[in-house]
Amino acid sequence: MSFAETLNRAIARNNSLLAIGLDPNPELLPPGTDWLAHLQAIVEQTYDRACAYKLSLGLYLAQGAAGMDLLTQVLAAIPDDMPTILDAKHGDLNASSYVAETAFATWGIDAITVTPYAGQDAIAPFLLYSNHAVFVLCHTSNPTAAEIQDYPATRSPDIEPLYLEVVRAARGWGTHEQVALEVGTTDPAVLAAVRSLAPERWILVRSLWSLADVSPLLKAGLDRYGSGLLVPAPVDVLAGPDVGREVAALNETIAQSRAEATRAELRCELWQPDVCLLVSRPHQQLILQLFDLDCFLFGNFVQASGERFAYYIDLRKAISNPEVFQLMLHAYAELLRPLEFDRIAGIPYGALPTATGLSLYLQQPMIYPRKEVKAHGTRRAIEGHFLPGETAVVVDDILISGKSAIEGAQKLEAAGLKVRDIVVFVDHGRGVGARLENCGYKAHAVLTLEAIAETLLAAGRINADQHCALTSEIA
Ligand SMILES: O=P(O)(O)OC[C@H]1O[C@H](OP(=O)(O)OP(=O)(O)O)[C@H](O)[C@@H]1O
Ligand SMILES: O=C(O)c1cc(=O)[nH]c(=O)[nH]1
Repeated sequence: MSFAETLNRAIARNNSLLAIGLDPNPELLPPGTDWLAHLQAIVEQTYDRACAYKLSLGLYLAQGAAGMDLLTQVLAAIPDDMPTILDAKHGDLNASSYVAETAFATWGIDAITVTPYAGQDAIAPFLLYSNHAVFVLCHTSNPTAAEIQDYPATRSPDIEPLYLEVVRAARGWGTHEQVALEVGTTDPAVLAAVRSLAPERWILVRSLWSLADVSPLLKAGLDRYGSGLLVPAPVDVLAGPDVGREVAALNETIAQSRAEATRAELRCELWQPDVCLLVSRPHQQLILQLFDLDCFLFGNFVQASGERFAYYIDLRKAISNPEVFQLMLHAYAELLRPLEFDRIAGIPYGALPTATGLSLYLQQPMIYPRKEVKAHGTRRAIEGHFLPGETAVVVDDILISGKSAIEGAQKLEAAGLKVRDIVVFVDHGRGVGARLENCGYKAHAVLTLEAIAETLLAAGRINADQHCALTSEIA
């Protein structure tokens, strides 16, 4: 089960957003006990009142080899259905693969905190473990950190602070299930700014020394479903004599604020005239994941046809996320299964990885028409083996004018193959299906641009202008 699923289940099971720290902090060991007994007792008393456990690697490392033993023993004491977060603030590119393997594969930790300054390269090895997650450090409450994280707003108040740029970058590094954010603050405005830029991400809040008035922070940081936030239990509560009772009281306080925030939010949503909760949106998760990978871009883009649109759909990014790419391949495969064909022909370059994946998944041979014939070697126009008279199904990523798919199909036909069907992930609409039909081909698409636009708007990922950019003049 993925980190996100385990976390969602724990939140629902215990009606809790509390992340409990399990740390051998030398200042906080109650007299007359040892670390293992103390931390095990916290687990026993909070297991049905929390949604996650967080372990600070530095405090275990500080105890040397004994600390490493303690870490594995504490992890063993945590039930499997409770997600674990290793607070490592990892940021060393050279060690990322090894740390990911040890944390995720050896220790069985579910998520890890990382620093953003070594960029996506340093995060990527963690994301290869598709059931695990990273929390990217965006903001801390250390007073001197303002010099860096608030730059250049410290000097030019009109310019956005760096920590918000970190949020933007992190959203491009992976899906919302794999890339979450860590925000240390007691200032609701900071949390609100992060939440408005990242409505779909998990946020791990830090630096709450008291939950006396946690309500404004919850209001600022909860997502639109009243979730999406992990709230730490203050450390003095965990060192106190009655951890279970105090954590239960904290949980109650948070649950109340959460219920109030959710009620307020729901009231607005239910009154929106164009929201129908019963509408089922096929491939909704996949569309949202592609959005989170920045596959839907807004601006002013020249298309292959020379036209200019206010958006660009870049499905090529999906190949770098195996989990999302696999979901795309499954969706393509559903369209291909009922069709009759002997070869799968990918249109270069965008659809070559797709055709390769489908060929392996469906166990059907692949070929491809070259973009340009080389002046050396075999000078083939079509790569791969085929027999004249066989049928090829054309696979492309997107139909805009249809030119690439039609030209590819015609090259295959010129080599003696038959082509009936062209299967794409996105049909841009605006008459391209009819254009293919005029050339004797039938278009099949996993998604229309309209379905993408509706799903993104309903999920709050795009605004009305962006929706309009995607849908205007759709025929
Ligand atoms: O329907 P159309 O107007 O032809 O546009 C769609 C085509 O454009 C893109 O390819 P592009 O030419 O950008 O090349 P690439 O796949 O090699 O990146 C895309 O991969 C489609 O093949
Ligand atoms: O070249 C284009 O027209 C084009 C390609 C692509 O992948 N996405 C898109 O929106 N347009």
